[in-house]
Amino acid sequence: MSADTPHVLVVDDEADLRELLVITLGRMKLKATAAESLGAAKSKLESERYDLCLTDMNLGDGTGLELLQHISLHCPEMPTAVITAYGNMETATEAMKLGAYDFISKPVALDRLRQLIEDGLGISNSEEPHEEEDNLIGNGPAMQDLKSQVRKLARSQAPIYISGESGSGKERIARMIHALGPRREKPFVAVNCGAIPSELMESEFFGHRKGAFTGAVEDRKGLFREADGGTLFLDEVADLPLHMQVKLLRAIQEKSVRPVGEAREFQVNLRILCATHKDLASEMTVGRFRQDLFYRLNVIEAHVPPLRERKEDIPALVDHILLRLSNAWETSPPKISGPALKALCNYPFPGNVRELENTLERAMTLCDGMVIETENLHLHATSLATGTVNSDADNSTLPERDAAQPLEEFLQDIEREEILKALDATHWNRTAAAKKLGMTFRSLRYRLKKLELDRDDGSE
Ligand SMILES: Nc1ncnc2c1ncn2[C@@H]1O[C@H](COP(=O)(O)OP(=O)(O)OP(=O)(O)O)[C@@H](O)[C@H]1O
Repeated sequence: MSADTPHVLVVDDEADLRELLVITLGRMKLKATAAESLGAAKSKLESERYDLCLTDMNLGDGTGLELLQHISLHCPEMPTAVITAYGNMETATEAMKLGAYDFISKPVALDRLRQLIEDGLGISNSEEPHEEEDNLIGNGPAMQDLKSQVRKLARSQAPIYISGESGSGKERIARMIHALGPRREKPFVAVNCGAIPSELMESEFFGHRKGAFTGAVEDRKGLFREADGGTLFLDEVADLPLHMQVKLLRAIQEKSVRPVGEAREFQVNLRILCATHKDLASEMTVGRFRQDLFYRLNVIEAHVPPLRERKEDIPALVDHILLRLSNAWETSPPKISGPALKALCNYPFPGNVRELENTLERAMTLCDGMVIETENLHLHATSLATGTVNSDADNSTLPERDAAQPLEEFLQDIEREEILKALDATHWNRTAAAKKLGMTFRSLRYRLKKLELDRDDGSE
């Protein structure tokens, strides 16, 4: 073995399993050293540098969790995976919170073990910024913290729940976690759970066989299998209906899916990231989100702060967006006047970075081509048009809820009214209305159906 052969530390108090692990690692042409207890592992870590550690939970004189704590203090750059008792998700979750990049349950399946080791050794441990991060604009303290968290999360296989307001950059963060991690060469598949009609969900997620139902004219793989080996990003996960939450939980637990109309199950190996602008914990409290799925998805939370809490990033974002737009329009980027930039920095941006993008796109159309002035920004009008009104002053415009009316119904009334306003303003052009509401066409169509507003007049 050469000097750069990766060196793996195996920690287990069971001699048989220890031996099996050492043999498997040797077959993978890796150097393996075994320790039979927590104390032995600590002293080995003191005297030698390892590229990876694989530890059992029971170590005789301590636990794998204690070893993880020790590692996070003394050698945080070493990827560590844990071996857990079959079905013990609680320990696996705890271990990932303490920094384990992944877990494997007993009885140890050798294929899965090899994959786990390969994933671990493929992890880049550098704390150095990566060029992918150039895609995440902003260098203020909040963004720097987030980037450093993302670098750490990228190494782990733990499911991550990305919270943050609409348009704040949750999907961008999910893409970065994928791009910096060991699965970066494999697909990143993003799905907006709120935009899929309920009756098509199962086949969208798990696929179907040709002829499984009317309209199933050919086999379909489904999103889980499309993302196999890579990452599946479930956006607006709070919008999943309860029956689908059960199926999703099962697929995640079993790591396998069964397409509609198919007798076989297919194994899948993917990392799940999810996001929603809603408060997932309170969705769970009111019974709209399953507790077991919540704990399965929300092993670690990454929060994207709203733009108004990181105003220092606005100038860099403005330059970046203007450059991107002018490249797309094949023009040279306009300048922005001092007062206009100041107005942007003082504006609360209820629609976050997406609203900033829309504001600048409109301003570029309205300005003289050379300089964007404050009046080209239409800041107040933008805030009204997005419908995402969060500032205290604006809250007073909300209608009062009748104490007897359920919250859900009340919110639907508001949703209905906003959608109708946008449809009226666009003469029922649903593409334009969706744009005005900051949602996709599919999402609007889905909501129209839900609110029974769809006029089947054949338009579009
Ligand atoms: N830090 C950033 N640097 C550059 N562009 C950004 C950044 N954050 C967000 N954006 C851009 O802003 C827009 C909205 O971001 P994104 O779709 O990631 O938000 P989101 O929080 O997932 O939104 P939603 O809740 O509506 O799904 C995208 O066009 C994205 O490219």
